[in-house]
Amino acid sequence: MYKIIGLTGGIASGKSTISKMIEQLGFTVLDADIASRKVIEPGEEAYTKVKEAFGEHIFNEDGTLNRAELGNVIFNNEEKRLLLNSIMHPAVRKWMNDRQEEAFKRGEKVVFQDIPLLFEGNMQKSFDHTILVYVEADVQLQRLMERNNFSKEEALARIRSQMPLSEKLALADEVINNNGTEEESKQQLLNILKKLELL
Ligand SMILES: CC(C)(COP(=O)(O)OP(=O)(O)OC[C@H]1O[C@@H](n2cnc3c(N)ncnc32)[C@H](O)[C@@H]1O)[C@@H](O)C(=O)NCCC(=O)NCCS
Ligand SMILES: Nc1ncnc2c1ncn2[C@@H]1O[C@H](COP(=O)(O)OP(=O)(O)OP(=O)(O)O)[C@@H](O)[C@H]1O
Repeated sequence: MYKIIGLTGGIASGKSTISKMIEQLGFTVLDADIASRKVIEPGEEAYTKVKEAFGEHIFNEDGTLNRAELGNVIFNNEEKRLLLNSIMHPAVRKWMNDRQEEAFKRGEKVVFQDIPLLFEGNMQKSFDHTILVYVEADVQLQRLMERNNFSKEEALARIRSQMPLSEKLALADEVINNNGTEEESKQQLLNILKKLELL
């Protein structure tokens, strides 16, 4: 039987950190943030649609997407964020599902999908299990400001565009509390994978 595991969290909660650990154990992890970069390369369908919807100013001179500029627009304007989501998310889902098919055809039995907005998109039914990478709100804010060099306002605008992690706790099948060290989180991950009989 094939298994699909959803890995989720919030911005800067530690999904990529946990994803790397999962990959080191030999599993395939498909990353929705990588997908969202692929589907907006020049020539792709979403590229044309985003250009029509948002205009030339969110693109660099070489034609690539100016991610900081588009981020400034959508994290401060809910209507525009939902418009971008409506263009991007179907393309991201297709990219992820195509890669998942390839993995299963290669003979893999388990695929992880790292999707920040899994619960916002009410996608939990598409997964055999969901794992939430959780951190306290103050840790999330601190790590996001440090990693991206954001002001408090910039970081909060991004955090507030997502469902609070405290609400995601009630929706997840399994939780990794990533407030502590990476080693502590790794131990929790191993326990979950053993419980799910994936190790
Ligand atoms: C706005 C964009 C250009 C900003 O790019 P940037 O390189 O600064 O950020 P990156 O893509 O690495 O995303 C970082 C994090 O921001 C959060 N985030 C991104 N998009 C959204 C969104 N639409 N709503 C809420 N949070 C979001 C996620 O937690 C994500 O992990 C980019 O995030 C984007 O294209 N977003 C729309 C697609 C999307 O929803 N992606 C999220 C996963 S499907
Ligand atoms: N247990 C930990 N202890 C200290 N720092 C951590 C820990 N886990 C992650 N970090 C740091 O916190 C930041 C956010 O982690 P990471 O990039 O893995 O989050 P993410 O959920 O993938 O973020 P995003 O969705 O925004 O890309 C990074 O700078 C990472 O190095």
